[in-house]
Amino acid sequence: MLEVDVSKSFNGKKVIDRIRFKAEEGSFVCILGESGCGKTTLLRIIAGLESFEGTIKYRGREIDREKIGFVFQDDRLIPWRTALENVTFPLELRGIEDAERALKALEMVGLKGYESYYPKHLSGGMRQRIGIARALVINPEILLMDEPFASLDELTRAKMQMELLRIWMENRVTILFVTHSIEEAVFLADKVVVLSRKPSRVAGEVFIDLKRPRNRTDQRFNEYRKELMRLLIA
Ligand SMILES: Nc1ncnc2c1ncn2[C@@H]1O[C@H](COP(=O)(O)OP(=O)(O)OP(=O)(O)O)[C@@H](O)[C@H]1O
Repeated sequence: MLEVDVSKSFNGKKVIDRIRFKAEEGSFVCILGESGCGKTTLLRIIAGLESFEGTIKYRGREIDREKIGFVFQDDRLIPWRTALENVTFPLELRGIEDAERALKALEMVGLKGYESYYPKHLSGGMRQRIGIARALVINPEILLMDEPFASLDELTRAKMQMELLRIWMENRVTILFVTHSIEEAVFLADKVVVLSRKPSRVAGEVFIDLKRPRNRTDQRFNEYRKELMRLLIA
């Protein structure tokens, strides 16, 4: 279990006013909130990139930041490194030389054959796949994803959502996925944690009890959509 209970101020101004939630191991949790409510800050806190007040526990103990993968909104790939070299980068930082592992990660995200391509020669969706491979190559226990598909066109986005579910089912890593899209949250999540406006706290939690793959035109899908909308604008 991942247990989060954090607060955060910037220059004396409260941005996060005690966000508290739990994520079951291996579950897919979406963090839903409007723009500027502190979603990125929350992920940065969990990743150990930001100071905070409170506690974050994984399996009852302080979380090991080495076991966390991060996928950014903009892909943040290193332009002068090939796809493969981008994925080996976090291994190099840990003193591990294992191109085979990086190749496997690229294969898992469907990029076999693109190892030697540079980011500028790949589409937005492919670059995000590299970002996911780079996060997964360290075998993280927790994968933090900050609106990773926000800049993709609708069709690519839908495809990437399906791909991500496949990857998650194969790896069973715990995912915290930040989004401001209600539809994305209902499509992906086991549980949606809805954040209030700034200073943000948890406005509510909704478990999505729908079989996957989910049908966006299904009546129950729509009911979840309405429920989340109600919580968001409350
Ligand atoms: N380093 C910083 N210094 C001061 N204020 C900051 C800093 N980082 C974030 N903030 C403020 O904290 C608030 C939350 O920002 P954050 O980026 O976490 O929101 P968000 O929900 O991720 O937004 P978006 O959906 O637009 O990405 C914003 O008002 C932002 O201006």
